[in-house]
Amino acid sequence: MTALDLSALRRAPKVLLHDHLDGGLRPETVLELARDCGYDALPADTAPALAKWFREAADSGSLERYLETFAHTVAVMQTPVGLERVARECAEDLAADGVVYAEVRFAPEQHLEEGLTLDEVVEQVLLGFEAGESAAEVRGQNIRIGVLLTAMRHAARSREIAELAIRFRDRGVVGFDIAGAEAGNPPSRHLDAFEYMRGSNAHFTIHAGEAFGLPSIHEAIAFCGTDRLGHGVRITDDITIGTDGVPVLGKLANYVRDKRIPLELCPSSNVQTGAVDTLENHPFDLLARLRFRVTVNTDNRLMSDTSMSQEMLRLVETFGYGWTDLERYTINAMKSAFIPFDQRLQLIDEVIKPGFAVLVG
Ligand SMILES: O=c1[nH]cnc2c1ncn2[C@H]1C[C@H](O)[C@@H](CO)O1
Ligand SMILES: [Zn+2]
Repeated sequence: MTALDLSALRRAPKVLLHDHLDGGLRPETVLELARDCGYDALPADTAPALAKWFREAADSGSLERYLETFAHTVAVMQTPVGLERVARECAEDLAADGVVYAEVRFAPEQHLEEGLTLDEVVEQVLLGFEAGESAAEVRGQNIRIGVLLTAMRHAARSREIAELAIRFRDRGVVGFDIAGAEAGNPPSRHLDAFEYMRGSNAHFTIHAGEAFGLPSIHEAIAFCGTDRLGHGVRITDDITIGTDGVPVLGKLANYVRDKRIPLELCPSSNVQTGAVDTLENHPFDLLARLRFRVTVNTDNRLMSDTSMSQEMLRLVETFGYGWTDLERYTINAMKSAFIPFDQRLQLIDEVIKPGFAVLVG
């Protein structure tokens, strides 16, 4: 059995379903792109200082304030060159960390300030991912990236973005999502978009149960028909611990578990936005023990100063997980991906299981 440390974790084949493109830039890249495009509102002028600023500003205990930090990353992702570079580096960074399959999301409507069209924005990002996948392959690091197009839940372009996702479905876009401030913007505001996706036999996930509780999760599932829950961590509001210490599930929690609805849990991000108070109190472990379909995710690597390997390490240190636990969460994620079933199976059988077998020894 290989010792479970960061370097071994980096060698494990990992699957990432919830990662924001505009939340994963390298600090140096933010600085360089800002210089190139004349953006002069960055809060720091060296890479270490900027990295520290993002982490501390995101550590706000509120989703709304956490989201304010994205103004600086989105500002430098307005040109073809900027979008391509950020996507390329994202693929390379994930591959270097041992991620073998990732679904990366971003909101095209936030990248139109310099006159690009929605289609051009998506094209540039896809070009960047392709270039990053090829560069990683040359280094012997194979990664496949599927793109999720996000609509901002406070805005009114979700139907348009869903149509954009379908237009690019055979060119690397594998699904749709809504994100942004959850309170006051329930998923049912965007029913039209979700109906369009369902009518097209296409997949989507919804950020729900992060800054708002059970009503948001209920709407996402019962009214919108979501395939997965972005975070969904507040499902624990529907789980009570009886006097005998045995957890009792309410109707909604039972439904989520029965239907094997995947939870895209993002431990560090959940602590930063105040969805949970500490990692020790994160319900990841409770949900995993109750056999919900839990997955481990980064959400925003820049804001949380994290990686897939680091998120896993934090869970190992907090809850004492071993390789077989991590393999189970990884297979959970691969089963829940939006690519076709046969391709998921192939990655499980040919990449994930053999990769973990080496580590388990
Ligand atoms: O955790 C999140 N919850 C809600 N919205 C989020 C989260 N992380 C990032 N976003 C927003 C900010 C980004 O600009 C947008 C698209 O990636 O999605
Ligand atoms: Zn997110």
